[in-house]
Amino acid sequence: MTNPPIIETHGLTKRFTVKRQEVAAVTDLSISVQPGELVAFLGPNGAGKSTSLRMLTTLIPPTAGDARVVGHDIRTEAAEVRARIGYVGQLTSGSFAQRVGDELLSQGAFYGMRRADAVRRADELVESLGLTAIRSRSVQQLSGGQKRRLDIALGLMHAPPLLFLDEPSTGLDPQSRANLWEHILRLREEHGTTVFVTTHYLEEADRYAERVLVMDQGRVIADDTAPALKSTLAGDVLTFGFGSADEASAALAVLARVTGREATLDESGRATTTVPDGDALLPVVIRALDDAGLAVRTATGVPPTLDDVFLALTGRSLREADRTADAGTGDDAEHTEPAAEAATNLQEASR
Ligand SMILES: Nc1ncnc2c1ncn2[C@@H]1O[C@H](COP(=O)(O)OP(=O)(O)OP(=O)(O)O)[C@@H](O)[C@H]1O
Repeated sequence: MTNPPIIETHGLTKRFTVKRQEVAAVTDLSISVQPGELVAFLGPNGAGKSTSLRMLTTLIPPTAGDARVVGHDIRTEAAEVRARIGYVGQLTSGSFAQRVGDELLSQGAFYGMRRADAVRRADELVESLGLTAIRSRSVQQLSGGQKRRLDIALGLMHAPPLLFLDEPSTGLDPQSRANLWEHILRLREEHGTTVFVTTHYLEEADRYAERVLVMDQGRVIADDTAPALKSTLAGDVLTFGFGSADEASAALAVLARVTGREATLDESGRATTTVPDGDALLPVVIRALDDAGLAVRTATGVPPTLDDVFLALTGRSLREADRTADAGTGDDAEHTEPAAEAATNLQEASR
């Protein structure tokens, strides 16, 4: 028997009114997440990732649709939902003068935990998030990566079964990002927490999430494991170099015949094509080119990335989509509904 989903949404929709115009931030989000899953929400700026999270964490009400989170209705049982989730928003824990250890205990007190339980829980989290050495430092002295890890610890003090992280690694250098992810994965292993995370970083979604929801313009346009998305929606790029331009041109027809895909010349004059099963096709193509009297000098097979998936789905690369969104949505001051992320996390919101 399967467990009931920890998140289940039906037609969840959020529209904002900006300068008297309606912005469809999220349209018809219908998903089901099982306990223990690590799900990444991937999409360009303005895709609707944060808005989805804010609805699921009860920070903003949906315009339409419904959702149950940890068994409770986000519209009618917001307090029950909030008590059972952790939420770490885009802003960090700021510049509190309080020490890391005390900050965690205050958080425990906020949730009504007994002091002995709070101390035990803080010990566990300090250990699993690598905060031991900085436990008695004040929050304002921490680096960006350390602050993000503290944010996550704060979000987990009351041992929620579900943790929402909104772009946890944005603004961190690559090493701190990798380090943060190591901690997130360890936490999940140790505590069995379901993690729902938004990210712009393709490599993060690819490497760490077991399920990727690709979002664009308010809609989920793909939902699967990263390998499945890549093999079904994108392909391996095979590229062949020759001694002359004539040979490269002649190779195009051979490539098209053997792979059944269109082949083109790249900017370096090499013949290239995209195929679903590159590993198996590479030697076959080389043999066919050889049989046609075309001497292959170089041959490469490059597996697809999630950006190729996004490109296949939308005709734009994620980076391009980010640029377009940045150009189009510069005017946050005109938002009619205050963004809830000023509250770093739910607990912050209630302090
Ligand atoms: N409070 C608000 N009032 C009006 N419009 C909003 C508000 N919050 C978000 N939007 C708009 O809704 C759309 C989705 O925004 P959202 O922040 O959910 O995207 P996102 O995918 O999280 O983007 P980012 O990766 O940049 O954080 C955007 O067009 C945004 O401008």
